Amino acid sequence: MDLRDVVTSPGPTAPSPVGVPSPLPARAADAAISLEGVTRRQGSFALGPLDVVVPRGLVTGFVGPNGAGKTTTIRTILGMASPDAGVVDVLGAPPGTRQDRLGVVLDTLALAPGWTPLSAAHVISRFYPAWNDARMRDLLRRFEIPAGTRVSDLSRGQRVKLSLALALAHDPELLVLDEPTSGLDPVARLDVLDVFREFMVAPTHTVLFSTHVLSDLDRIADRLVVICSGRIAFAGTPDALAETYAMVRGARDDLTPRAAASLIGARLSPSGTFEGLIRTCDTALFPPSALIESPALDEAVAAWARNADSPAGAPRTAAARPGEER
Ligand SMILES: Nc1ncnc2c1ncn2[C@@H]1O[C@H](COP(=O)(O)OP(=O)(O)OP(=O)(O)O)[C@@H](O)[C@H]1O
Repeated sequence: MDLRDVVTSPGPTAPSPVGVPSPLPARAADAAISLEGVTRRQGSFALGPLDVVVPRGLVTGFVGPNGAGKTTTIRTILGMASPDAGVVDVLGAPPGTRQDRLGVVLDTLALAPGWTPLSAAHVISRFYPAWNDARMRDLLRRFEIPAGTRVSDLSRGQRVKLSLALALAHDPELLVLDEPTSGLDPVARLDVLDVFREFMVAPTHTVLFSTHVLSDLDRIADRLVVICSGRIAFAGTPDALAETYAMVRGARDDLTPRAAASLIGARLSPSGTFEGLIRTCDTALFPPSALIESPALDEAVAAWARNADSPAGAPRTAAARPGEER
């Protein structure tokens, strides 16, 4: 049995798990994960070409609308989906070869429903030389997971927390998490974020996590990677996002053709107003009457998503223009 069969295969009754290319620097020595020119087609969906660097020692939040390609990218990083082209590097090796140094939580629970948290820990511990039973029991206590209850009888939130405990008990170097806080109540979510913070005390530890809970990103993400329609729309720090982009709102009649052309994901209202994302360097194209503000992340993601879904296709952004990748 392969470790990935244990941590990724669904139990008998579990559901099946299912821009512009950013000219990032060559694989950075301090990258925990790098993707270069990665593409993958599945059905009508095309991922990439993706160029993504997840720097070591930082928390990177991976966001984008439903169906944007987050899970597909994560599965590619984990070696569960093969790219059609490109190179994926995880902790200096091809995907799937450093599993003992990775902690993984996927968006579907991969444990047999008849297992208990303790029996799941027993099975999974065999794959990890560094497994720490005391740490596992501590996490179960901390997350208030009943250790002897069958997985099928745990609540959704308890199952998510169990997955996290199992991912952390061998003290991995790299955590890759697909929506780790989904299904958690606010208190449990903050508990989980605290555990991430503790994990990040070690300077070599790295977290990549996808989420739709944007407030989690405000709390712990050092960097953001935004994906829309299979392409990277933005990669950089939250500060870089605020410095590089702005939301603009105003009267449609005041829009010059150049100003209109600078809008990313413009939305026009029947009452004659517009809003859209712009690059801050285009601010002067708009009249003083326009309201120009720092973008909230959800507004920016929505604008990139509208832009990606527009007939022009890929996100019109130069998120990773040289000098912006910070
Ligand atoms: N096995 C498959 N065969 C064909 N298409 C697939 C397959 N798996 C996923 N897709 C499609 O690939 C696209 C990307 O899916 P993915 O799960 O990566 O998105 P996501 O960003 O994780 O979405 P969500 O936020 O809803 O979880 C979707 O359009 C999805 O329908």
